[in-house]
Amino acid sequence: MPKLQVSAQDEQKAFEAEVATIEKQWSSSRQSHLKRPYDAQTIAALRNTIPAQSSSSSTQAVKLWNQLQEHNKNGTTELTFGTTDPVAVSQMAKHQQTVYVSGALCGFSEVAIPGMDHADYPWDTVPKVVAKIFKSQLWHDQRQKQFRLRHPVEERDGLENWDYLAPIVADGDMGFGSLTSTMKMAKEFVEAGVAMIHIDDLAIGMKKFTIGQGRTVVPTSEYLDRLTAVRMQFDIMGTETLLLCRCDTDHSEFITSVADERDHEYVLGATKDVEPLQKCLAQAQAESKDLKAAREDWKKRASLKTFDEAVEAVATKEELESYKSEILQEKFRSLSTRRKIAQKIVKQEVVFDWELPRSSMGQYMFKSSVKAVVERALAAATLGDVTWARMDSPVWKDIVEFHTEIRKVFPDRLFAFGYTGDYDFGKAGFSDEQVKTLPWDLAKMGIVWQVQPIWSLQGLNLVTEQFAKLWQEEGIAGYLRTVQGPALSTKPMTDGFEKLSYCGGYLADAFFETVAGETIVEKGKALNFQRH
Ligand SMILES: C[C@](O)(C(=O)O)[C@H](CC(=O)O)C(=O)O
Repeated sequence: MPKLQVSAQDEQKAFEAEVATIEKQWSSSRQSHLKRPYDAQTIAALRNTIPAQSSSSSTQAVKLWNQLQEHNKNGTTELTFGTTDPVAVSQMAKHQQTVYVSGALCGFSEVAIPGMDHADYPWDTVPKVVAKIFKSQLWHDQRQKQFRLRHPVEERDGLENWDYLAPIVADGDMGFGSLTSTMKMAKEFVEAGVAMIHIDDLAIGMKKFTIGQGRTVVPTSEYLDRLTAVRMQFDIMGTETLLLCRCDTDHSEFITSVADERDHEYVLGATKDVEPLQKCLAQAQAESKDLKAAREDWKKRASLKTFDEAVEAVATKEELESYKSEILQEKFRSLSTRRKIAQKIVKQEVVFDWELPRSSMGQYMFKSSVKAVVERALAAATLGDVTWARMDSPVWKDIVEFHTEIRKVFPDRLFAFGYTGDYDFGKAGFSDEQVKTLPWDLAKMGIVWQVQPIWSLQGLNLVTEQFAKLWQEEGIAGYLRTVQGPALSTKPMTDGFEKLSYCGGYLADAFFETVAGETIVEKGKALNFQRH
């Protein structure tokens, strides 16, 4: 293999030029809000000698960034929904600015073995779907442009001119493994042309929240490491790709470890002298008792509390006040510091053991709150561009509190919001009137990107089921009446196989004509375009 024909001096010059380019990009209006724990030199040394394949992703990211900034300025919002289908995406482009590729949907429709949204599909599943969708967007963009340019300028205003290149936002879940697999996933997303990905703080292999089996988050430090790994990969590629910091701490019940003292305030411990939960469950199992009931009974006997609640339960009013004021002198206090402060101030012994409630997989029990979510989101903010505090069900008071608290620190923060799963707004106390104006009320808080992630599941299933029934009952007559008829009579005609521009017939012709040496611009008149 030949050696690179570059002298060490030229290599150093190129390196320094790269460093200067990186520093310029980092100080641009698009990126100046970001803070990295590494410097430009480190990144420059991690780059390839030729540019990374990131230009499509960068272009789409800048487009999305500008769209979101514009919404933020105007108090408006982008409303999108999730799909994995390029055909659906081509129609979405007519009414919305972005497209969402949902992990949950990919797990149902894009894998060899489908399953519930446990993020247990191969790590490159979603990037591959993004690649498929982006390529389809490029194809629509190409065939529309070519079709327009076959027409004289004066005729083009009457022709379709959709922005098919709607930036794609995609689900990166928790990064699928170690930091290096998170980086590989981020790389695949960028090469696929994604505009923004979201990364969350859920524990790998423990994503069971959708069916209410208890959500497990990782320590704050691990969440930040994931985001940093993605940011680093983006920087290595020199891409503008946006990072959406999703936080799933709301209503989480477990945390994998207590390695980070920022989480200690929220970890639950037994405040009574009880046997470990696992021992209790093993015994219940041996005696063929109901494990769920045994667990609930243990929780009651253990009188689970956070350490501060345990202090509150035994301290006098004065003791509690001085305990709280000393705790508040620093932002984060570890459990051992809390214990020391309590020992000094509170006469009664504070019984608290967070080992006793640990699960069979070692998780600690966690008591979430809006404050806990705010702290995580604030810690993550400068690594990413947009924030999303995912909720299982919508709680208006919490939504307002979360976004208000973040904006106190980052007044221009952009937010995302997911109308996750099957939100029951009525049950959550929303009036019909509130639901009607919800997207635009959320927009006023800076929630500039809103998504119904699983439309394909509920929406397409509904339409398909209805049509399947009709098809059996009425056959082709039902199809003509409910599908083909309306599709052909809509002005402009709804896209379908008959519409040659949409199907790429003219584009294919253009390829043939070009190979044959023909000029293909402004030839519209020569062809039969009346169908459009
Ligand atoms: C957005 C989401 O990650 C998805 O995979 O689409 C899910 C969707 C859902 O559960 O409805 C989510 O975690 O919100």
